[in-house]
Amino acid sequence: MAAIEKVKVVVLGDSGVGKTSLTYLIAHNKPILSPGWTVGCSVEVKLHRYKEGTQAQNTFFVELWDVGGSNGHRNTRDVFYQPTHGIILVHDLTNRKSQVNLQKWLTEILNQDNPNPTLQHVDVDPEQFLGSTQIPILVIGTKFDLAEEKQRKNQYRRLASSIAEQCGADEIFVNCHQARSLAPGTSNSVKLTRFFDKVIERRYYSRISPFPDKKRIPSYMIATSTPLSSNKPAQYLSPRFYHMD
Ligand SMILES: Nc1nc2c(ncn2[C@@H]2O[C@H](COP(=O)(O)OP(=O)(O)OP(=O)(O)O)[C@@H](O)[C@H]2O)c(=O)[nH]1
Repeated sequence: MAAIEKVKVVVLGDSGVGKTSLTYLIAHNKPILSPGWTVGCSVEVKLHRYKEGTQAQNTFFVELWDVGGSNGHRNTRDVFYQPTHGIILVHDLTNRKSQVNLQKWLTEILNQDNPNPTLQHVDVDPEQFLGSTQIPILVIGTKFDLAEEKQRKNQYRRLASSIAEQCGADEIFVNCHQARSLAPGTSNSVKLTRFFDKVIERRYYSRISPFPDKKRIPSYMIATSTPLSSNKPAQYLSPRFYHMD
């Protein structure tokens, strides 16, 4: 049996927006009971059927790299960014600042190889970013359950983020505590599937390579009981990664 190919999607956003809850929901189709604070990075793996139902149908592993959002780890995070085949930008729908900060997250991942650290603080034009890398992006707003409540009280006029608009990216809103947020057949699930298909297409069926595989993560930073290149079905993988400071 041929080895199953994989793509790597980096999940970015402020600390506490729900990245761990979201990646768990995507990978296991059920909510996580008590997400821990992510130190460094943790990885979930999802088995994805590319272009399901068509002649081009194929199976891929999608690695979801949930990168801890705390400011304290900013200087060491770039080791998790290479290679990157797709980006999920996560914001908390009850926290407007987390939406504004998505621009900074894009800047951080784009400037990872910048030799001049002062440029780390220059904002990135999302359109230029997309034009130069062709890397697929999906924007996800979490805590929709809480936001709906606030909306009812007219505390929010608009939930959609401007960065999704600027990037021409799809955006979905989820309640990470509810499996039906991403249930098959929903528009959220359709957009997520379309995003994964796009990531795989760019990685394996296009000549454009978003990021070359330049940096390797030193093995001392990784603890996992099953190698990610394993052929085992996703449920048998034990893909938790930890960054040892
Ligand atoms: N009500 C509600 N709570 C949520 C939702 N998503 C996440 N949470 C809660 O928000 C808190 C933070 O969630 P995490 O998934 O740990 O957030 P994170 O972005 O991974 O945080 P870091 O590890 O610090 O980067 C937890 O208490 C979650 O249960 C949601 O959709 N609705």
